[in-house]
Amino acid sequence: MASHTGELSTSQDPAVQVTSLHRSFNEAGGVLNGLDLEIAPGEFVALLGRSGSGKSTLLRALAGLDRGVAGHGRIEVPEKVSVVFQDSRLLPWKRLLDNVTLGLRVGDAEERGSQALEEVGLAGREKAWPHELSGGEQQRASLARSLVRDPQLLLADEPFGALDALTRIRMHTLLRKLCEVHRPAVLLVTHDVDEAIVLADRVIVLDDGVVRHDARIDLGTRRSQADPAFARLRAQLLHELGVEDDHDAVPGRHVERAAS
Ligand SMILES: Nc1ncnc2c1ncn2[C@@H]1O[C@H](COP(=O)(O)OP(=O)(O)OP(=O)(O)O)[C@@H](O)[C@H]1O
Repeated sequence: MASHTGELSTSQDPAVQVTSLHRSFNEAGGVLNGLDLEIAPGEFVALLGRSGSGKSTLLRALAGLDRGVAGHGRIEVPEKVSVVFQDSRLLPWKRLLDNVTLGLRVGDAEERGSQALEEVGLAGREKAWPHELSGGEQQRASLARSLVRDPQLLLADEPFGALDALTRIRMHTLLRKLCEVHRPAVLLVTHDVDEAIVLADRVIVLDDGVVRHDARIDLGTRRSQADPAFARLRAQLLHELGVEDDHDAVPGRHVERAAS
């Protein structure tokens, strides 16, 4: 396979393949330093790494949002890719249904948009303005806008990072349900080790611009933080991130510690 600077090619194969990816923003050094990564069709991968380790840089490269950034390597992604960010990026001057169906060039766009809103728990809110929604509802709408395109790959950059703990738990349940139905490959950037374990089939840890740790999660579908296997995995991942586990820590504390 040939290597080309900044090349982004698409294929019908929904799996992601990244080969020897380099990215740098200045002369000081690379952010991504020959990163290799494969994601199977339908696989849910969580991406952890300390702050500044290049998680967003990788996600933006996969989304084709890093034109002009220096680097080389090969990126293969499926044809249909959707991206969800921490903020919903809904257009404030468009009603919810118009936001969700924006740019969707199919005859039944409205019907699909309404169905997607229903799937995320926003049935009947088609005519609402974004500012009339709570933060959690805006992220639900953002998920609906992604899924209405039936993506083969969903890229999510800390999509629940700005939500309160209870809303985040509800969003986890929703995202898992949506992924079971639509089966996109998912790359989820998160600071939250517990979120990674709850949601993903596989967790990777980025360090020095390469994949430092790559682990499959075999805890079954009902994942409980009370499960000793969950706690062991959390401790291992925190160790990989350079922080030690603290069993007395309150939920959410790991997030801040992992991020620092
Ligand atoms: N547009 C840019 N111009 C210059 N430097 C950048 C740019 N974007 C990112 N960087 C630098 O690249 C490095 C990686 O940034 P990136 O946002 O990918 O990290 P991250 O792992 O997502 O961090 P965080 O967890 O804090 O969001 C950081 O040192 C950052 O300062």
